[in-house]
Amino acid sequence: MPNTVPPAYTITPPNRPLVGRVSPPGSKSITNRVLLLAAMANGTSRLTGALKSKDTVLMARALREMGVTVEEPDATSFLVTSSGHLQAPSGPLFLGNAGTATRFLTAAVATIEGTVVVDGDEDMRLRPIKPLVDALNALGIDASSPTGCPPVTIHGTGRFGSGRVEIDASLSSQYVSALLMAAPFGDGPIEVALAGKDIGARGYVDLTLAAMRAFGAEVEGREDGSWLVQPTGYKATDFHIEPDASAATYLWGIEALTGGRIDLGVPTDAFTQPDAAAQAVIAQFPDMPEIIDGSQMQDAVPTIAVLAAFNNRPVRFVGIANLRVKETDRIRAVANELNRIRPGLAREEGDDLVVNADPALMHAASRNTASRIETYHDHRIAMSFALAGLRIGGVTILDPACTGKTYPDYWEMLAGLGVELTPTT
Ligand SMILES: O=C(O)C1=C[C@@H](OP(=O)(O)O)[C@@H](O)[C@H](O)C1
Ligand SMILES: C=C(OP(=O)(O)O)C(=O)O
Repeated sequence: MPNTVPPAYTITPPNRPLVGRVSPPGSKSITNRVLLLAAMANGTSRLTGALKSKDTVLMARALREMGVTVEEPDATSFLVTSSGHLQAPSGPLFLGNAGTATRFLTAAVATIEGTVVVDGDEDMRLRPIKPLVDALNALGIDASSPTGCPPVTIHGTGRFGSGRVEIDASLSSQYVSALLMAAPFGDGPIEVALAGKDIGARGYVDLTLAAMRAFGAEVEGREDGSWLVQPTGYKATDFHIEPDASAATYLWGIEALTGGRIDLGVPTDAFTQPDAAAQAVIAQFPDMPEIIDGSQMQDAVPTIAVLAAFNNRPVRFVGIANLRVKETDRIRAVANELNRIRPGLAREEGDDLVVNADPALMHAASRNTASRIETYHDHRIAMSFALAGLRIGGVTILDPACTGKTYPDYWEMLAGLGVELTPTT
């Protein structure tokens, strides 16, 4: 393996079951939640099992820019020391294409007395944030995003408002998590309610509640589906972060496609993240169901969609409209790239993705047609299409470095299992 990631990797199908022990990296979702909560707690919090990747490095850097001390005693720990209040940074916060960091901080910086600009890269600047800005406005906070996407300018007064606020979370559950995590800084109790019923994967809100409670917040889910948060602030604490369930889906995919066995070092039922539900679907490969509802395991959909290309029957993915506003339009990206592997393999139907299974692809290792997979700056497109290369000859993944968003060691992991990766241009 070269030290720097090349412009592309061509994958040689291993033609044998892949077996080994692989610990997935720490959860991105939980790492970015507890980094923020520790930064809003007075004292020192030790976070272990953490993910160190582009998304969490951007979060940690933004917190440092707001006066928080974030030390890194080892490769999987953060030591966060804070006064309990974020301070105004001297310039805009740049958060790349980290949805969690961008959304969570947009609400959190409203607790600062001063002006903060929350911004991201060109892809993040296409990802909607208006529903969150509208909810902040409803709490009396002066926030604006002229395009409805980042950058967002927040003129904080140090007060987070109080009372009931409704939020449209149909595009992203992260808006709800963002409001909830800032709400302990309210002038009084804050009730967060959904405008409408739709919310992406609800399990991410449960992750938020669990993390908030660990840092001393009082938050209760109410019968009408809203959440009530008391104005307690946070208390510093030590927190162990579980492995990333979305990262685990690639390992389950490797097992399914190669008939192998990978010891993740953690039982599936120990995960609290929504994507762990993908394991039960992947376990049915090559007889995965004809209709798969991806709404509660959204980040696992690209993984399962690539597996579906090898399934014994076609698969329609429903409940995935949100995938159009992730790092890229994942419905389009997956359809495009499956069709690059074999024309007619997938199609979009409205916001559904239909994958026309072709079990013969399980025997395409000696194929020498080149499939150069575009990855659209999207780690999950790169990681899921690499799975196709385990069975099909000629698969080349462009811009493999994009996995650094959540899984910097992805290619080392594959090589460690014995997969031959040839650096190409
Ligand atoms: O809260 C979280 O940690 C996440 C929520 C999901 O996003 P949306 O809520 O935008 O669907 C998920 O896709 C993302 O990777 C992480
Ligand atoms: C959608 C994702 O990330 P985020 O929204 O946190 O940028 C993801 O990791 O698949």
